[in-house]
Amino acid sequence: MSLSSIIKNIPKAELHLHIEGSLTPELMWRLAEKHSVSLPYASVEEIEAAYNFEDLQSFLDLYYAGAGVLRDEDDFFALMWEYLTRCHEDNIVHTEIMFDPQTHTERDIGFDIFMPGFLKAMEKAKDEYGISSYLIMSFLRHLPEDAAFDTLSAAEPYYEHITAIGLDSSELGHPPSKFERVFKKAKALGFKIVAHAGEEGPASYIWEAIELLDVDRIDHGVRCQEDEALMDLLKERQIPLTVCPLSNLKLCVINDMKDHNIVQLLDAGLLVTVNSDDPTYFGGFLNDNFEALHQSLGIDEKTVRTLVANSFKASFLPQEQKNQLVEKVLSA
Ligand code: HPA
Ligand SMILES: [Zn+2]
Repeated sequence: MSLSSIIKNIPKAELHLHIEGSLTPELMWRLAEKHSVSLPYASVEEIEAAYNFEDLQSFLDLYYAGAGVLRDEDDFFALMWEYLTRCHEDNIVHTEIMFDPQTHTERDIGFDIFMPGFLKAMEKAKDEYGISSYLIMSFLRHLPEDAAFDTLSAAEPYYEHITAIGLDSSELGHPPSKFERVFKKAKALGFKIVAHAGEEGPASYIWEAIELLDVDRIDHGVRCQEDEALMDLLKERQIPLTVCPLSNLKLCVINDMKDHNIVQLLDAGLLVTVNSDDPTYFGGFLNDNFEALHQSLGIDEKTVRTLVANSFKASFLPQEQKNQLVEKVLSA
């Protein structure tokens, strides 16, 4: 079997995916028409052509604008259902999905609109595709910590449906320390914790995420290599990194996929996983990310299996289920 077929057919997990970043230009167009929202584009092709980013901020400006077409429960259902249908086609059997409530509550669209839409699609995917999915509620770090506290309170009726709390948006100038108190509360409430750190920000932000937020995983984390002591800690504690290769390329964290350090991180003994981040904005879903690593870095079947096994190891699934899935991937 070719490596492309192995990549496609192997059952895998995705751990770093922003649901608002899976909005296709076609759905954006359809919802803009439905709600008479004016977009600064004349066609679906023009939307796609606009996806030329210089850095994280230039992407986020478009990403938040694009999310403006999501207005009612059916829209959030359609968004989630399209992503989970793609998971089914790509053999993603488990996914841990981030959503940004503040992107919607700032537009007066509340939890009672987006949560039922998300949850209905997730239940349908469990029934029809056998896909399990968890939700990670992420705070926007460019907003104040008080706003994160308000978001945590507003989510209370839905706590049973949320597995983890995360931190995303503009990294530079907004270190994890800004959110130490709200994450302490989230931890006390029993949530798992993740945070974007070391994507554009320095290694010190990864230290802060570990020491101040007590994270279970680091999202991105590719700049950890700048600090040897940090590399030692990540290895010793096997703190997972959810790496997103096409995202790093598109946001100019790297200049060429051949320069990506994912294989070096893996060889250094870190628990590294592959993820798509914002697939419709960055030019590829999960299997495309594996394919890009194969094309540019020459990763082989053994490395693909290790990375996929890591996706289950680093997940928040129950331990016994993780063990079974890891065994299945490595023994084939
Ligand atoms: O890659 C990302 N980094 C930070 N915030 C984000 N929000 C969506 N995607 C990202
Ligand atoms: Zn991300």
